[in-house]
Amino acid sequence: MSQAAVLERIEHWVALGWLSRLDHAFAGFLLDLEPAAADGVVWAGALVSHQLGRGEVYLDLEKLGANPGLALSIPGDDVRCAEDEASGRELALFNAYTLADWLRTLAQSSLIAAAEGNTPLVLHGTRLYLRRYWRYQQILDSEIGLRLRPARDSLPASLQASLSALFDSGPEQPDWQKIACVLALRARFAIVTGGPGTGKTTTLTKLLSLLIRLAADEQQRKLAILLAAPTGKAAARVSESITNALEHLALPDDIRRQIPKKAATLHRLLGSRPDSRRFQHHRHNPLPADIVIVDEASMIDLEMMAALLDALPATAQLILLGDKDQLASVEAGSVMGDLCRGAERAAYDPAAQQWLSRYAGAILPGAEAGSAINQQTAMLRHSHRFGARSGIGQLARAVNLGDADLAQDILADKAGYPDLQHLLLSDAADARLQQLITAEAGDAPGYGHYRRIMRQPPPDPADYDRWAWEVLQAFDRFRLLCALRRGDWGVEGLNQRIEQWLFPGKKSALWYPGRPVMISHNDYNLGLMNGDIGIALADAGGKLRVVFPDAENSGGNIRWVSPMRLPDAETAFAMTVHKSQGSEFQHVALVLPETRGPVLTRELVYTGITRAKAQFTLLESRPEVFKQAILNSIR
Ligand SMILES: Nc1ncnc2c1ncn2[C@@H]1O[C@H](COP(=O)(O)OP(=O)(O)OP(=O)(O)O)[C@@H](O)[C@H]1O
Repeated sequence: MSQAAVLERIEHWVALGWLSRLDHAFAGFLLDLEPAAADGVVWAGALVSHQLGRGEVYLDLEKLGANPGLALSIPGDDVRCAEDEASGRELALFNAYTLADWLRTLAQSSLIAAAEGNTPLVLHGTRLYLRRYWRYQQILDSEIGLRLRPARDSLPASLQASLSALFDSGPEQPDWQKIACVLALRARFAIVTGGPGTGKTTTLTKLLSLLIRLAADEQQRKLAILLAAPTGKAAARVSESITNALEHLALPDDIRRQIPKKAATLHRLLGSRPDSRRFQHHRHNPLPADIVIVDEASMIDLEMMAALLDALPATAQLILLGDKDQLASVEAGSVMGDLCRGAERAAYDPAAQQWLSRYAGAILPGAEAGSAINQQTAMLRHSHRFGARSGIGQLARAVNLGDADLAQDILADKAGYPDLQHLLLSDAADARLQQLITAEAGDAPGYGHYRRIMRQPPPDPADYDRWAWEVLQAFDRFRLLCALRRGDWGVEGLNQRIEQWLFPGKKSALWYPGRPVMISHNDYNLGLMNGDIGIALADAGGKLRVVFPDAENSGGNIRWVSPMRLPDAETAFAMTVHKSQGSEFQHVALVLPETRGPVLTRELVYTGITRAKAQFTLLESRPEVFKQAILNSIR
């Protein structure tokens, strides 16, 4: 094919909605660099770019050779290529390429190298990367790899006594929280994964007390410990959880004082710079830390994880906490999911088993040894928040197991689980939806609750900050989560309807008192981050402003920002499940679309359900969609 013909065919795929403009532009860029590039090279470039857009860090040539439609998720999960003749014919373009053909074609191009260099693409085995992402992966592999080596071969007797004091032999056997601590004392990298309420923060607090003691005993020094989370909301939550956990723990004052109570966002920790991808901290200006802890690690994409590892001093320990079963970040790279692969098997090798038996008293059933990362990973399995009678807990478990029938039975068992509700809606204007959204009181409040509080400003202007904080808190009691952005059952359609239900008199004004908004990109000048939520309120002088909780602050501090400075803010009654990660709400209503599609997955439903603390409502417009979503797993 001529150059023009390749680009034309790629253009056709863009017109079909299979590839993006960016993929096409990247193919054009490769041809500019190497005008004689083989068609396969140009296509491979466009497909690497396409995969990145889908959150995949590389193009897997083996999978591409075996089943292009599946490897590329083209034309989309709901119309499998075999079922669609035209799609099948287009994809047959790749029938000519076996894995060996791909590898041979790519190896001949000057645009592709196997390792160091400055080619735009890197071929590593059967994986084709954009160089930037290949570098991130290198940083990840080397920085984690060096921290996986055991840092010590024994623990002092005094520490063993502290371990026994922290973990009395309770009913949870084996005690995964103790196992997590003991593993993290062995090397400078550790992962603690677990569902909601399994005790990740409690475990972290105990672990920090042990690490602080160890440093005092072994090195007679204090540790510099930094605590972070991917978003402001998640940082505020972890700060709150640590403070709560500390209240339940008997610790000497000097140790308690050294445990950090405040988390920063990762951006702030690394020192983000306006208009730059680079951070102030990197390998030549590392973080001043002995230990860095990141909570809600499932939200970290590959680029951010590489930036964090690059900024970590070689001697520092990294501890990641999170729920491996949650949705990954929308950006490329499901780092936590990948690092935790096999974690449920507790696949410890003989050395790790011996360490665990010696210091955690844990004799684990023999499993075939897993990866080096598995040796430093502990999965907490018992939810202390959701007991056996919690519908939310049972439903989340069934969804996570992929047991769609059980999940449906749990939802249907209304008498058994008062914390669950299931509504099959007739259409987008169903009165039951309006009722749910506008509910003011009860166990399952809707947005009527915050609307009532926002309509009662205090008489004294000095109380306006407190009132604004209460409005923000009240708004956070309920959230409507969607799988999609577009359509009647997507964020955009629902936001419009909810505005009409809650504020029917607002006419067409964009800004009105009570409008909740979400920030859609990081604004370093305002100190607002992508995903931050504020509410428009009339201030004490009667002027409309938008009130935000202070970043990373859970203590009631707020600030007022002019709406003029927020031109891109989006209404936030309904938000995507992706955007809700790192937040929890008293009552969550999850609305599923009418048709299944690639975004509707088990991980999305699980993430939606586990945002609910006390009440969960599933809203469906067609009954099978929930079931199909559970059967559709990303992994
Ligand atoms: N071993 C335990 N025994 C009894 N209660 C526990 C234990 N571990 C944790 N809890 C309690 O369970 C609740 C949740 O614990 P924690 O906040 O540590 O969990 P988490 O996994 O961090 O939760 P989240 O889902 O909010 O991240 C807390 O009330 C805590 O006191």
